[in-house]
Amino acid sequence: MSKGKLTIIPPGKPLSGRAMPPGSKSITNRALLLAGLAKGTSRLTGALKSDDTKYMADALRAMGVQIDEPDDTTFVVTGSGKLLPPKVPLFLGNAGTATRFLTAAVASVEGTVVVDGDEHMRKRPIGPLVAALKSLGLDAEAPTGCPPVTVHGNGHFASGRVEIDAGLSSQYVSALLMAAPLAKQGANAPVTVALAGAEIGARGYVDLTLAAMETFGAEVKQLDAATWRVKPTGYTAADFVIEPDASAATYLWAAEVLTGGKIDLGVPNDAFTQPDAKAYETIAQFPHLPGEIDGSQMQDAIPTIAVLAAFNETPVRFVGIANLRVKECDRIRALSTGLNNIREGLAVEEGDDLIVHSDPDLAGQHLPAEIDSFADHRIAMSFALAGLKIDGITILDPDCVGKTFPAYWRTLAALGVTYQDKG
Ligand SMILES: O=C(O)C1=C[C@@H](OP(=O)(O)O)[C@@H](O)[C@H](O)C1
Ligand SMILES: C=C(OP(=O)(O)O)C(=O)O
Repeated sequence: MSKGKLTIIPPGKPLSGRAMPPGSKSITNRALLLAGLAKGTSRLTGALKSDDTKYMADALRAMGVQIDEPDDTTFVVTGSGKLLPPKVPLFLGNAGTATRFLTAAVASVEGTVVVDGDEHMRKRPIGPLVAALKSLGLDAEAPTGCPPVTVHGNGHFASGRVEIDAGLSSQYVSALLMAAPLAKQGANAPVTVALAGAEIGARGYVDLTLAAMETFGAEVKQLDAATWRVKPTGYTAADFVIEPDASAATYLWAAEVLTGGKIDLGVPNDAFTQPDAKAYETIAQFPHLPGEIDGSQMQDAIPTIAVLAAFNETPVRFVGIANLRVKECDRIRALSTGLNNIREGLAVEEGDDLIVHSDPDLAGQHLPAEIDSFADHRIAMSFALAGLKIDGITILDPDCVGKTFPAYWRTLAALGVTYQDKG
């Protein structure tokens, strides 16, 4: 059942002004983990405080890491260089990063750790990561192929070569890479992480992982496009400035082009290192978006662009998005459902492609539609964009934006958007 509703009143004017996206979820959860694994005190500034980062921080606290929060965007993390076994299962909500990254990292704990999530996370695949851990001789099991995962650790990650099929999620690769420096120091072999296929979607997230690891003292050598060798150095505490969230920025970029406004994000568009920053070039082409958009390297931006595409001059086919079906919800289905709810025939699924049959005349119409968020922050935030131009768009469960952008509704309000709160 949905919790609450929010109806967006089209502002009827360009949205302009200053609106900062919060800190990057992906980078915050990497930095929290690596700081928690390091010996000493790390100061993470510009961080995201949201459901996903709270789950990561609380899990680390449960394993003996001290984490102080002196203000709304800072974590001060003090680790002992070793995670301790938690007294209870780690509950990570629907935070994919926290769940996947911790599943590999807790193999370095001496004792048993259960990694679990909510009913949505319990449907998101983790089998390939668990199989990779087992292939290294680690003791891990996930009977359903999804969380909960039970890991019995012996105090160190394992050395050797591990192959990982990252077709369903690049997070498996990031998880193995970040756990690799926790192999036994002085062990003969380093850890070699190799992709089972040559290419993965969202490769940019692996680059974020490597950059964060280097900041915390890891030594990684890329052997070829699909293989990395990681030394068993452990991690060293570091101070880390976290950049704003590029996926969150996509809503503001889209709001800008959709309303013809000028929104100052407080950060230049080319200053992001996250993969979703690529979406800017695409969004900037509105209302002449390309006829085919490959989402494989900017997956979290696809809901934003798909809703924008409804107002484009010409139809758009989204390809390379199959793994959107195993995100917080089946995003291909959620997008087609929501768009067709606004007007029947607006979207069609063809296999794992999504075709949006654009209609610039949607703008200015009164088309009452209740949009099911499917408990997915990106579905709620994307369909809010439709409400900037169409009268009658109601978002169900608007609080689900708390996963990565708790101030989303306030941020739009500060730009002049108003709502009718239906409780
Ligand atoms: O590594 C990361 O920080 C992320 C990787 C992507 O997921 P997948 O690798 O599961 O596609 C992305 O969708 C997610 O929001 C964040
Ligand atoms: C897919 C997402 O999150 P995660 O996999 O980290 O839960 C997202 O934020 O869009």
